[in-house]
Amino acid sequence: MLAFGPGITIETIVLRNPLPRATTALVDSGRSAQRAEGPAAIIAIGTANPANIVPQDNFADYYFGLTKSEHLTELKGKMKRICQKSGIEKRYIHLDEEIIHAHPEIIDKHQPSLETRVEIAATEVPKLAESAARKAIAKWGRPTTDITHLIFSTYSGCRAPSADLKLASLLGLRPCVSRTILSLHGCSGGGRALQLAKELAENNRGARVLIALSELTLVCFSTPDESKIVGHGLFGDGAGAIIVGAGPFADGECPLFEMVAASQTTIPGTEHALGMQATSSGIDFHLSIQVPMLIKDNIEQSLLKSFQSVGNIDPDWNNLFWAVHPGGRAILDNIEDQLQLQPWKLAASRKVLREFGNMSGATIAFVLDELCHRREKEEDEPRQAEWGVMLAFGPGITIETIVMRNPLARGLKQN
Ligand SMILES: CC(C)(COP(=O)(O)OP(=O)(O)OC[C@H]1O[C@@H](n2cnc3c(N)ncnc32)[C@H](O)[C@@H]1OP(=O)(O)O)[C@@H](O)C(=O)NCCC(=O)NCCSC(=O)CC(=O)O
Repeated sequence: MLAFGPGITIETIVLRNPLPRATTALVDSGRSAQRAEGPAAIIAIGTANPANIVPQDNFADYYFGLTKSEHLTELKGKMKRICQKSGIEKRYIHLDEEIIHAHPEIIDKHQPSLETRVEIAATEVPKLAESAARKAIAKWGRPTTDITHLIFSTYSGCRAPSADLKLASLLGLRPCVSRTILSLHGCSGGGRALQLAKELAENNRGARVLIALSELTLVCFSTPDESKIVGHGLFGDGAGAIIVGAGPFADGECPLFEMVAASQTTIPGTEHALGMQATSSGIDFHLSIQVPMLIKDNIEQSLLKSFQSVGNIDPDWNNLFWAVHPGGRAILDNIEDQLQLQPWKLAASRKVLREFGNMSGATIAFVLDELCHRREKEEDEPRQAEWGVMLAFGPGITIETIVMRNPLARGLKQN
């Protein structure tokens, strides 16, 4: 099969008509030779942020000043209350006064600005991803040309060829690298990309998948509006890159997290609770006030289902390590409360929220990286767990779950 797309990309599949039986054995043996050994693992992680830092206690002044909206005093008061309760200390935001000065349409909701935003994002989103990817590749220690697959997730993707091709060219990946772009998965984009990478790595012996997650709020930045005030108070910019592969591992490759089982669940009837949509003035988003409660009410059931597929693990939630997408302080509080987690279990998620805010799909890379730092510093010793779970939430409401194992904790006693 041959198909052609933007890039110009050529997709090729060697097909076989299954009816003539003569070659079945040959195909079967070829297929088993294609499979990797053991579950896929995260081998290296890199992160990056834009240079512009905005302290959260200053954000209401910064945002209402930038959007020339100082007269909206009630809304500014609400933004201050949200910022105080957000659990965030600072965020990194690419958009600044200079960009607004050059493109005033960004803060004029009566003028179209989607094109401007897409144009800026087309350069900046892959560029930020490149910084994160170079760090991940350096930690991995193998040449860039050993990357076989690229998965790029962003909510800024509105054109083709897209950020995946641009990143491949910035990094000098081979033209035969198999690229996938995930658009508008929002905060679950990182979880979805990890699940796809797991499938690719386990079914293609020797595959090394580069995941790039790059989010800039520029595409959804807007003047103050009651319905979007929470999003503006929480979202920040950042990029994460994760290299995934399965055994056999090369010398020097060190699996950090094995991805043992992966699943996706949608909370029924919540399509309108969380969403994004392209409009002439950028990507519009909607966050219902119900989101933390909806996640709380459904999380345990969803986790139990994911753990059933693994079998013989004791899902005592306090025996696990946790990599939870910090969508907001209330979401972490609700999960901690519902699962009766010890306070340090979500420490990595809370630290990332505090230092960077919610960077949508990229955030989970920061949380996994923070867990690695804590392990190295043995901050949680003797609390290090062998088994753990990654959780990410996005439009749907979708819950992405990966049951993980710390291969380095073999033999460590669980708490
Ligand atoms: C925003 C918060 C920090 C506020 O903290 P508290 O709830 O403890 O405090 P609070 O109840 O006093 O709320 C402060 C003010 O915020 C308002 N408020 C809270 N949530 C709101 C929402 N979703 N929309 C509009 N207003 C909201 C309250 O009414 C209140 O207004 P007033 O003071 O006027 O009475 C928290 O609620 C939180 O973390 N919410 C989760 C946010 C969320 O949904 N994140 C998911 C992002 S999306 C994601 O991660 C996935 C994706 O993008 O795909």
